[in-house]
Order: sequence, then structure tokens, then C-alpha cells
Amino acid sequence: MKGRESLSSSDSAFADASSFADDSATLRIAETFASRQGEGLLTGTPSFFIRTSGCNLRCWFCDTPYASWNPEGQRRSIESLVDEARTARVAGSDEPISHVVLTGGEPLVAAGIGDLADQLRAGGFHVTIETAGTVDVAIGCDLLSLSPKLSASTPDPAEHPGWAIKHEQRRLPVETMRRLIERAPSFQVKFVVDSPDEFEEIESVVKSLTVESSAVWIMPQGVTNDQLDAAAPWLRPWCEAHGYRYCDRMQIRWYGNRRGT
Ligand SMILES: C[S@@+](CC[C@H](N)C(=O)[O-])C[C@H]1O[C@@H](n2cnc3c(N)ncnc32)[C@H](O)[C@@H]1O
Ligand SMILES: Nc1nc2[nH]cc(C(=O)O)c2c(=O)[nH]1
Ligand code: SF4
Ligand SMILES: [Mg+2]
Repeated sequence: MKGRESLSSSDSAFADASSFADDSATLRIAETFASRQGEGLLTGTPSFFIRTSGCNLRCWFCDTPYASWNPEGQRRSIESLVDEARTARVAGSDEPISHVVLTGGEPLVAAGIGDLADQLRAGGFHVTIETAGTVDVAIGCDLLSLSPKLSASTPDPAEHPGWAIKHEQRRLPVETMRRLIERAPSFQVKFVVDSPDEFEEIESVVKSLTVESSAVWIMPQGVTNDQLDAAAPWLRPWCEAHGYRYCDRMQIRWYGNRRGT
């Protein structure tokens, strides 16, 4: 859907978040793993990742289709997730992990995510939330990692007519994103870019979110070193010229595109 008006999504379009809210004592989890944060401000930090299953968007490029397009995983209790975070270790290290990343799928549509974040923080963990920011949920965290979805993320309308419409309606509720940012003690805004055609749209979204360019990270779309390397020559100079931070995807460099890393 490249070329469509960038701020066309309606703030009221997200009507069925409650369809995910069937049982808040347990959450459907696609995977948990200990790794290093591969993206953004905390790159390199040993972290325990909790990936909820289910998403209200359908980006064509989603690198975790097992948590969005074809959601997998069993329900887990909050207690078992907090216990696992306490005992988790990054491979080759005996050190306890102090940082937890709540990601997905879309963690903000998982009922119980607020309680999970609260209990992790009460246990002394630093909590990052990786979110596309389409749902207004008051959730306690230490870092909001907001990844607004651009028009080029929309799936092919010929292949996925229903999802193309829903995705387009839901992907960019600017007022909701502003509220998420205002509530968070710290934040980063992380865009995924597939082509230079998206530059103008990014500037328009940054302007409407009224965030400083130094809080903006730009990540190439891609799940291989070759894809990341192909984007760097056109993307890095543009980031530098605009005061944005170029964001590599270090987990791909370190581990390859492997599930659980
Ligand atoms: C799988 S998403 C889950 C969290 C949330 N649904 C979101 O999109 O922010 C985690 C991060 O991966 C990014 N991402 C997903 N697929 C990608 C791809 N093919 N290339 C680059 N980044 C990607 C998202 O933009 C987000 O920053
Ligand atoms: N190592 C590593 N870092 C990440 N940062 C954000 C991730 C995510 O999928 O949300 C992610 C991930 O999947 N792995
Ligand atoms: S919003 Fe995140 S999890 Fe959902 S489809 Fe897009 S990249 Fe995947
Ligand atoms: Mg990832």
C-alpha cells in the first residue's frame, strides 16, 4: 500500500482488543529465551525475552509469524514467567539477568500483560515493552520501544483483503501513541524501513508524534546479513543527515535469523 496517505488510520479503529482478553491470569506465550538485546538503546544488554502470541496487525514482513500470522504457544501463568526470568541465564554466563523484554506478537493486546509487567518490576527487573503502539493500555514499564508501522507494512490486499483493511485502519493511531509515550519513563521510536520511498512518511510521523530526532531509531527491514548490508549504504547517510539513529539488528549478526535468539 505504498503511496497512501501516511496518517490515514483512525484512532477509533481498534474496536476488538477485548477479543484477546479472555483470561488475564495466564498469557499465551509463543516463546521465552535468554539473549542479548539486538536493537536500539539497550543493544548488547543481557535480557530475558517473553514473546506473547497474537497480534492485531499483519505486517507483510513480520519476522515472527508464529506470533502473528500463525500464532503458536501455550498459556503460561504470570508466576511461572517471573520464576523463569529469575533463573534464566544467557548462554555461557552464570550471571542473573536484570532486564526483561516483553514482545510479541503484540504484547499490548495480551490480557494480563500489565500484571506481568508489574510483577516483573516488583521483582526488580527492568522491563522494556516492544510494541507497535496501536492500543491505549496503561502499563508500567521502564522503556517503551515503540515501532509505528508505515503504510508499506500493509499486507497485499489481493492476498489478504480483510487483513489489509484492518491493518491499514489500525496501524497508526497517533493520539494513542502520544499517550503511551507520555506515560512511559523513557522511550525510543523505532521504524522499520524497506525502501527510500518511505523517508517522507517517516518525517511526517515523527512530526505528528512530536518526538526529538535523537529518540528515533531507523532499522532496515530484513532478516539476513545481506539484507541489512544492502540497506546500510542508502539508509545510514539519510539517518545521519536527519539526526536519527541508524539501528542495526545485532541479533541477526550474532545468531542468524534463529527462533529463540
Ligand atoms: C516482531 S515485533 C513485536 C512487537 C510489536 N508487534 C512491534 O511490531 O513492535 C518486534 C520488532 O521487530 C520489528 N520487525 C519485525 N519484522 C521485521 C523485519 N522483517 N525487519 C526488521 N524489523 C522487523 C518490529 O518492527 C519490532 O520493532
Ligand atoms: N536479540 C533480540 N533482540 C530483540 N530486540 C527486539 C526483539 C523483538 O523481537 O522484539 C528482539 C529479538 O527477537 N531478539
Ligand atoms: S505489529 Fe509486530 S508482531 Fe504484529 S505483524 Fe507487525 S511486526 Fe509482526
Ligand atoms: Mg525480533
